[in-house]
Amino acid sequence: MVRYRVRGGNALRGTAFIQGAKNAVLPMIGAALLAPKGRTVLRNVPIIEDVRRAVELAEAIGAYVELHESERTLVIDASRVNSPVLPAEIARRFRGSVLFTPALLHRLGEAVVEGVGGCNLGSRNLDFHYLGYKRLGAIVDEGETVIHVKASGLTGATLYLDTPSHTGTENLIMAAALARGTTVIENAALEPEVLDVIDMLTKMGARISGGGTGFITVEGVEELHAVEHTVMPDRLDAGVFAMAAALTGGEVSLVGTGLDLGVVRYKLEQMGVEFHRQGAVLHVRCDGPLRPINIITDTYPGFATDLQSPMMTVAALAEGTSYIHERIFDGRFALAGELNKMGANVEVDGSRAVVRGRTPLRGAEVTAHDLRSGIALVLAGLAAEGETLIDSGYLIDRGHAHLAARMRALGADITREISER
Ligand SMILES: CC(=O)N[C@H]1[C@@H](OP(=O)(O)OP(=O)(O)OC[C@H]2O[C@@H](n3ccc(=O)[nH]c3=O)[C@H](O)[C@@H]2O)O[C@H](CO)[C@@H](O)[C@@H]1O
Ligand SMILES: C=C(OP(=O)(O)O)C(=O)O
Repeated sequence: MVRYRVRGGNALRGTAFIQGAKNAVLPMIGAALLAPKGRTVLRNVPIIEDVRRAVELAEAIGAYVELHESERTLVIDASRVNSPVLPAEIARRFRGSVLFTPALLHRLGEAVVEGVGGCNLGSRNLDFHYLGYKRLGAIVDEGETVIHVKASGLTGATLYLDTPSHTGTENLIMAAALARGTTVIENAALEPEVLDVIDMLTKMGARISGGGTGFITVEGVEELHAVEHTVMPDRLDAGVFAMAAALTGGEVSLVGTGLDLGVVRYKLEQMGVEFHRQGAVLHVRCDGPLRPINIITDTYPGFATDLQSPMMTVAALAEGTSYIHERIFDGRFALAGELNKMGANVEVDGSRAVVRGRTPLRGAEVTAHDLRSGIALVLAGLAAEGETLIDSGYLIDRGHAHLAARMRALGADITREISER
């Protein structure tokens, strides 16, 4: 068991190195498996548990993978992919496992999905993925626990997503990339990570247009080839470090190429946090009291649901009442109870939360219910009086690389411990 121990009170100061994006690297590993020969090289890979699981899963289906941790580089040779089974014991540990299906369909004509994991956030349906595969000509047999998808070649079609699913869009683009003819995906996701995946697929030889417009057209090609690609920076990791600077009254320079925090920056600015860009470096500082805020989560370019929990912690430290409306997931407020144990005053009513600040936070033993509630509790610990112990640290490690070391470099008192239980 991994847990984090945080002693609050230190203002964070210095330079934070932002990792590569979890939600871009996972579909890119799935994309690398589409190339039947050669070696794909991915750079700026975050060394997180989800990447380790993706490596294990790729190896389980026959790929050869090298993870060079200190170089943050992955080398993937998918020429020997030979098993269509995504085994439950690996696939159920992360959401990104769902992104292996298109490669298996194209390379082996079938995929056996024994389970898909990911954060526990309420309903997390996959119907758009499977309905999309069916429209492209696949046969989908949805058993109680195992899903079997078969296809002897896919054919382009017009697909419509009821909501712009992030991994759904990525999967259907990958499925369409090697299908016969043209596929149109309407109401496609606009997230920057999706665009980065489209960039990589385009380098591989895919013909994709309309990325970022919501209407994506894919002209199927015969084959895709192995390429080198650098993963974009993780805007969620960057947002967390900006918030850590803000709620400790510190000053941090965020280093990560082309970083754009979008609406998160504007919301933090409304709260009194100052941002200043100097070329590729974004400086964040806060030395006054934080003002309350209203946020409504939405798909890009709206406020990212993955930063809703960390923002709840910031709101608990603001002078006044903040309002949060969660519109993407129906079970993403598990943090509230844990924050309240630390002295916060958060009231949840369905998809809305009211955060009454500022209440002094005090250290406590708290539970991370998912990745983002985990990192939100680390943030709370940084601002709390005394010591905070956060279990299970594995969930935090799913998405943040070398978190304790990176925060200690900024002056935080935080350790990552392996406990017996
Ligand atoms: C690995 C990865 O990239 N994970 C991200 C991805 O998850 P993920 O791709 O799973 O999230 P989606 O965008 O698919 O899901 C958003 C919402 O749409 C619903 N839905 C989705 C697909 C579907 O077939 N049917 C359906 O009803 C879900 O139940 C959920 O309520 O986007 C989420 C929303 O930005 C982020 O929180 C996750 O960090
Ligand atoms: C919900 C998240 O991840 P996943 O989709 O991988 O569970 C997240 O990153 O906050």
